[in-house]
Amino acid sequence: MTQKTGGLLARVLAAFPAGPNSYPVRNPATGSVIAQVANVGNAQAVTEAVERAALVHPHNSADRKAMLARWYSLFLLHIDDLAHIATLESGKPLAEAKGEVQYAASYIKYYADLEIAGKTIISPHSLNKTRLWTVKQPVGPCALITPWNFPYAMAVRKISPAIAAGNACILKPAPETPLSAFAMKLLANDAGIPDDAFQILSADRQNAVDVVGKVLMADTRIRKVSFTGSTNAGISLMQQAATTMKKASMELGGNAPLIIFEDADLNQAVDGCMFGKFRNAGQACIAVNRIYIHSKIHNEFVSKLAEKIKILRVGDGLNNKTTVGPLITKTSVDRVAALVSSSLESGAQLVFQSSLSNELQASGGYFYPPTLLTNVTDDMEIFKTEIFGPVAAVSTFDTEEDVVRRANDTPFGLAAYLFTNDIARLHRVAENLEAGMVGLNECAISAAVAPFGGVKMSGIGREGSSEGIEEYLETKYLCLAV
Ligand SMILES: NC(=O)c1ccc[n+]([C@@H]2O[C@H](COP(=O)([O-])OP(=O)(O)OC[C@H]3O[C@@H](n4cnc5c(N)ncnc54)[C@H](O)[C@@H]3O)[C@@H](O)[C@H]2O)c1
Ligand SMILES: O=C[C@H](O)CS(=O)(=O)O
Repeated sequence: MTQKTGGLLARVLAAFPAGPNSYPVRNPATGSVIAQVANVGNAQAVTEAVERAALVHPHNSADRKAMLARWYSLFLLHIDDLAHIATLESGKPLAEAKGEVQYAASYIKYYADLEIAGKTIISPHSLNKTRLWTVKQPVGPCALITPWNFPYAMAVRKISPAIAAGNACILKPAPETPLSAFAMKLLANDAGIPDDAFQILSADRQNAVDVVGKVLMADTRIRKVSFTGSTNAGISLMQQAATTMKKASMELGGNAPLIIFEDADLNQAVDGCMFGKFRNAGQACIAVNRIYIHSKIHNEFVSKLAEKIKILRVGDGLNNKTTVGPLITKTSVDRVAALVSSSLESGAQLVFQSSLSNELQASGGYFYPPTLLTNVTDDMEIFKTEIFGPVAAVSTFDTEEDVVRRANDTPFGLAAYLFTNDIARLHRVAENLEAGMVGLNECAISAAVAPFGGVKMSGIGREGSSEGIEEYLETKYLCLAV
């Protein structure tokens, strides 16, 4: 066991030296380099990791549960250090980083406790002198590829079911947030999870694609790929994984509509919108992207929303007054700024935009001010793409039929949200929305016990809940003559 507070980052830097080939990890709140980390750039290193993973003994289920239970305890014991590391490299406010550590830990606990079992099957007449049943077996070594927006939670909701199911895994964390991954691995090893059962290959953007991704996808010993990130990257990984017929889970981009009907509790809807839109500065795959508000309540909603946006505090996530941190990169800031500019040029109205202090402007950080746009139309780019930034974009509607059609008029189908007090409408619209998850009078929907995932171009498979472990298991059918 390591000590309770302090020193985890120092341990990480000592345990994972950059070596001769390295790349810099930056603090998005200042643009300055936090650390140099290993940049895996040769195929041999990836193949060696696969060899080690392929030789890992799965242990028995009770041992795996005990390791996960210890990892869970260590996560919570080190919550302050883990949160600090995530804030340093992802920019999110410390309070949100702590929330993420708790959320990530809840997946470890869930999968430590989950029982894995096959089933017995009643023999049909055609096989009447038999006994039939299934057993669940580990799928085999897993390649896990994760984004920077929730560096712990997105990784842990893959690693913990993979290990609970008896697999070894190789994590390729986002180039922007490898330190969180290394910190998790240190604690996993402290908890008894063998070094080779959870390996990490860190790489810059280019090597991630050209070396790590390519070699992992081409290796027949890797039997499973689980990816969270953009839809384009997911398509490329699916195509590569097909050549070695890997089992694949893809948690991809979204374009979540938030529909607020005229009978909704407006204060509840505004609070839901604030959480769904501004959590992690809008950088969540289930972030509210298109706000559809009934025209009768538009003005009241917009003025209430503007009041809440005005009190957001933009800043360095390490400052405990900050509620909106920086975006992950300068490229992200430029992308969000371009979306807002093109919306305004096409007729959207700027209702409110926070101003960034001189200090923040001079900080070198990647800040974008919280912004509220109205008069947004479906043909604008901002409604067609993931904003991934702190911009609330509002449109109006008049009929249920029209708004459901518009909400579904996207290639994506991850999350959707609706607010209404009409119970029949609530059921009807929830069933008609093309999404893997629907929040009803609620925008905080993520939990380890719930199956997370999308339809259409938002992906394949589910994470969390009992569905989540099936992604890491094979079902073997047994037929015994009696
Ligand atoms: N669904 C999500 O949670 C999520 C997360 C991050 C980004 N995004 C979306 O993607 C946009 C771009 O962000 P990004 O560039 O960080 O996302 P990305 O999809 O390019 O990268 C996410 C992760 O996948 C890795 N990756 C990408 N292509 C790969 C390949 N061919 N082989 C191996 N690894 C590969 C990256 O190194 C990173 O670890 C964002 O603006 C946002 O719209 C969505
Ligand atoms: O970005 C992906 C998910 O939205 C993160 S969470 O599971 O909702 O926290």
